[in-house]
Amino acid sequence: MSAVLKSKLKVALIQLAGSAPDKNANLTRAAQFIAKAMGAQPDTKLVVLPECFNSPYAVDKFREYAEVITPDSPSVKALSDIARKWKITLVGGSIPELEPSTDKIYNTSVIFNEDGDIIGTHRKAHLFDIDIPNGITFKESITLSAGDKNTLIDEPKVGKFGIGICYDMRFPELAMVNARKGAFAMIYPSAFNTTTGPMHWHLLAKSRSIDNEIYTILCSPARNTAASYHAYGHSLVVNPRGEIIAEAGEGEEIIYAEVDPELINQVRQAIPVTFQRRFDIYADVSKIEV
Ligand SMILES: O=C(O)CCC(=O)C(=O)O
Repeated sequence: MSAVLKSKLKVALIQLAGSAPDKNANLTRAAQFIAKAMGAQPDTKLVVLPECFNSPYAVDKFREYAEVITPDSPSVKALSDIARKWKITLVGGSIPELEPSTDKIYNTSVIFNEDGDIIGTHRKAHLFDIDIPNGITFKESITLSAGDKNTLIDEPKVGKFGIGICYDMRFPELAMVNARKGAFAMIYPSAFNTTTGPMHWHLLAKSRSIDNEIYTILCSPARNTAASYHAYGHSLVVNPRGEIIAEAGEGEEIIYAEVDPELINQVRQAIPVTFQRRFDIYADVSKIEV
């Protein structure tokens, strides 16, 4: 099984300020930052935004900011225009989504091709419900519902990549399934916090890379200490060998990296765990139809 990525790929991660209340201003800011990224690295083909990049990350705000995902909804239209303008594949971070048929709210990533068409959506599958004494308590499930699928995007210009959102990265199965189906990377729009970020952010990204010999791409909001939720920042790209090849600080920043399919092959040849699986003693979860 080889990862489906034909040539080297330039990526940019946009670590925008988190949790600002003005949705339109956040969308404008995303457009400005992506313009800046394209000016700095014009051959960028893949751009990633953070989790909840245009709304506060707060359970009591998700419904207020939620949109039905249609080509005309404000965030979808703005992101589609950006992707078309710059001819990029755009992982549009995530936004609160309203599903009108059930009145449920999801934390959803919408992914666009270079024509601005939606090529996939991922609803956060594992909700962030945790309680760390003297650390952080958060319960997304108070207002959010969980998505019910794994998401593998197959974009001919870019290749195959998997999408998860933040807490999803703690569940290695999504990455495992997508890697075995040919993904060259897992991309997680994320918003870790100042308690679990220092504990696990880098370790999780490296683990997903090493387990699967793929790239792992995490895009966080910048830290905003005026907001109720303090994002960790540190947007990150980890290569298939488990090395950090790009990392942001805590403030607003764009980071750039180059993804190289040859490195995936080299790492898999050198440490061939990808081909040494023992599916006679445990299941190949990528073969399970759901
Ligand atoms: O897993 C964690 O520690 C943080 C997860 C998170 O912040 C999220 O899912 O939004």
